[in-house]
Amino acid sequence: MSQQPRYWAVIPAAGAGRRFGGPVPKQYLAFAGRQVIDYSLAVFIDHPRIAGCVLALSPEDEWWRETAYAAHPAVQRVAGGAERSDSVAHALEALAERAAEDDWVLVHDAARPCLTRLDLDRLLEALRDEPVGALLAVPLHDTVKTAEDALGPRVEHTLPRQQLWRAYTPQAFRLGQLRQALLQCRTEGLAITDDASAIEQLGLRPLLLEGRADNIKITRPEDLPLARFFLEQQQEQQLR
Ligand SMILES: Nc1ccn([C@@H]2O[C@H](COP(=O)(O)OP(=O)(O)OP(=O)(O)O)[C@@H](O)[C@H]2O)c(=O)n1
Ligand SMILES: C[C@](O)(CO)[C@H](O)COP(=O)(O)O
Repeated sequence: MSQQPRYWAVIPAAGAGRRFGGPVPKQYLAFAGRQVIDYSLAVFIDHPRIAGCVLALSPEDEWWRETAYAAHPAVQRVAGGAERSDSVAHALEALAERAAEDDWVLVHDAARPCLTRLDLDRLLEALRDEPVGALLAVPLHDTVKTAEDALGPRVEHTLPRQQLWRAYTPQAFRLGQLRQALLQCRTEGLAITDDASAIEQLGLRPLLLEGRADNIKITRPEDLPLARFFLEQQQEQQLR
């Protein structure tokens, strides 16, 4: 009888946080008594169905050793790459040495510290009978315009909002398939900003699983106090 697939977390944390600014990458900023990265990791490390975590860090990273999980046995570290997709690919190569091709990999940004246990449980449940893979996402509630660069920021089109979702993380796919998809994108010189895009290039359609809108990515300075507020709300509602 084939072995049940295991579930692994891959945490890309090798970014420089240029849009945020400052000397310290945003994943290492003080956050609710710990650091941003500690919360992004904890939800996986504390989950009984997550077999382990692979963390992609910048080769110049000088902050990781000061974090709460620096010596945690469940966290394997690899060197990140120039782009987020390279960091994920490096983590998958390391994971392939101890995981099965059909194991599930949940890729989650270190810059998203507000993922709740409930949303992670829902994603794991959705994977039970899922043939392709799934990502947490939120339907868009703003109207979206496109603009032709040549015309400057003037409206070109308004997109039909009913079809638009904000892709979040975790994004969950089979280890073997995601490795193959990322390699194909790299070979074709295709720049991608999330893991689902690589799977889509294989002609597959991942499941969009509606999650909490407060699972935000800390990208710009104004995101940090917002994320702190969301975390406090989650703690008050005992969602963590
Ligand atoms: N070469 C990279 C770039 C990004 N990331 C990670 O991917 C996640 C999402 O990326 P983003 O929010 O863009 O982070 P940064 O690249 O640090 O931000 P910026 O683009 O503003 O520099 C973050 O956890 C970041 O650390 C990574 O592991 N390797
Ligand atoms: C993966 C992601 O968080 C999904 O929304 C997003 O694409 C990351 O983009 P970034 O520019 O690397 O932050």
